[in-house]
Amino acid sequence: MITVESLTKQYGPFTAVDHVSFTAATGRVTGFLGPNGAGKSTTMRIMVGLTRPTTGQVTVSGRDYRDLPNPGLEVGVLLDASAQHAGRTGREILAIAAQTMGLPKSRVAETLARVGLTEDEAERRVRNYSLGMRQRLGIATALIGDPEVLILDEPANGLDPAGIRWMRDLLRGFANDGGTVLLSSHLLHEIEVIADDIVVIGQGRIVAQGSKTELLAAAGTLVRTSDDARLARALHEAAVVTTPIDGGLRADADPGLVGEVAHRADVVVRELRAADGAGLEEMFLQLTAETAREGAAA
Ligand SMILES: Nc1ncnc2c1ncn2[C@@H]1O[C@H](COP(=O)(O)OP(=O)(O)OP(=O)(O)O)[C@@H](O)[C@H]1O
Repeated sequence: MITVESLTKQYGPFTAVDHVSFTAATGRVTGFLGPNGAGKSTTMRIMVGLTRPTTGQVTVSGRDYRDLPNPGLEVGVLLDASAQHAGRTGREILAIAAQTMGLPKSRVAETLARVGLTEDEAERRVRNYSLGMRQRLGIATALIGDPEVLILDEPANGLDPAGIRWMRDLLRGFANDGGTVLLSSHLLHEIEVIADDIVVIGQGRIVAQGSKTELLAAAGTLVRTSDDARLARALHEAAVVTTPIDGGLRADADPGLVGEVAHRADVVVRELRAADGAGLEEMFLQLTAETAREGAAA
């Protein structure tokens, strides 16, 4: 379990992380979602003792990361997959990690197999690795100490669709075995397919958090009808907020209520469904609009 309590980081007058509090629970995959520059990496660097917070604190399994005697055995960390020594082979990098943590050499081959790097790939120098191979090696370094907690910054970066599915299965298995996973991304879809819980950050502040199911339910209902304007009026009278979307409406209510109101208003329903991903994406863009560069430019 990871507990973040009122974490704040200031760089001079600029507040990169602003009173951030959340928990990444045991047995669950928590997605840390936010646009570029929102403060995800800064929060994660503070978690693993690389950056000092201005105020607030983080505990991993109840302790400060810097107090862990052999941190790699308790927390697997991947912050920047491109930061690995380019002149070493994948196998050498894992062998050094194993040695530093006091692990048997056999762990290297086991971990290579676990992340799907072949013997041949393990002998190549990292400078010749593809981005996806670097990510796998980074995840291998995080996993080699068999930790209970994983902290991964943009781990899906550079993975192809099969790689993303592989990572999802790996992290799901890790959480199902009682592990804690915190992973960041600026891509909503990645988080949506992998995470159980989602924490959304924008401009250094937490703007939403909860289980994926709760957040998706809050995303409302998509409806397309014979007369959207009429349905929008009827929903408004029923105190339901609607937003026009491409060829229909998004309503802040569950599909059952929207269907009933449409029936009473005599409009023909052509499509009615939980907004799910589309709703979450809209919510994400709204919640983080102030921080998005595109939003600022507009
Ligand atoms: N050492 C530093 N000095 C000054 N400002 C910094 C420093 N490190 C980070 N920042 C600023 O803090 C803010 C948050 O950066 P951070 O890297 O945490 O964002 P992020 O959410 O990880 O973004 P991305 O998705 O682009 O990686 C940014 O505005 C960044 O410029």
